[in-house]
Amino acid sequence: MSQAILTDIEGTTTSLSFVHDVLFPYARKHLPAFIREHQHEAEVKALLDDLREQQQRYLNEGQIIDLLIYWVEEDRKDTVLKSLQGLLWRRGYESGDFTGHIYEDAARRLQQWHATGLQLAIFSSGSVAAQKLLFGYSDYGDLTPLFSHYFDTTTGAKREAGAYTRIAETMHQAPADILFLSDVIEELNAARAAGLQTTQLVREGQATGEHPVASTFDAIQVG
Ligand SMILES: CSCCC(=O)C(=O)COP(=O)(O)O
Ligand SMILES: [Mg+2]
Repeated sequence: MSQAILTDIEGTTTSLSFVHDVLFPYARKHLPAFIREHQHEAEVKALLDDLREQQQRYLNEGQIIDLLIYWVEEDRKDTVLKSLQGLLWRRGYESGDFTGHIYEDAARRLQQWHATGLQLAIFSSGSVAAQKLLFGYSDYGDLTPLFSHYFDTTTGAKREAGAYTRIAETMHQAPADILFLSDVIEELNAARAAGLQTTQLVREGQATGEHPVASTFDAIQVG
């Protein structure tokens, strides 16, 4: 019997197009000015130092901006990029440039599950800060009180079983008591390898047949 639901964001609670047509273009547009203005502030400086260390070479301001924009365009799930995006998007949400897209069925079912006592958590490549912004400024208002935990790639890669084992430990749940929802088969395979239950959301894609399938949150069997 599931005690907890762990959900992906992009392609699961939220449309691919919101991420690719709203968030990523916003990041691309505002990244250069953001880096120029904030590169010497502690939080941003620490991230840029991590980036230089990761690249094993000194990168000047222009090289950093070019590299990050290239990564935005190729949707690189890099922890430094994702952390910077989280900082960047704050301004967009706070100024009302956009709200976080959540499918109506996802918002409604998450609220129902929470009301019945299921523990809810997020696992996304987007940084924890970005996750809290998306649900905090969502189309359905502030949904952050629904979630007990938020996990990003600092916990581990979404396609590796170890991340799901660590998440279950942190949530104080047996892996078998957690239902993981995602649109990406490699993520579902990794979660299943760690012992979690799985359901694939197929809102805009093709089901593979390897996991239970749901086209909306209304079709998810919590058992
Ligand atoms: C929650 S931040 C916006 C989405 C994002 O940047 C991203 O990489 C989404 O990845 P996911 O693991 O949720 O598919
Ligand atoms: Mg996804």
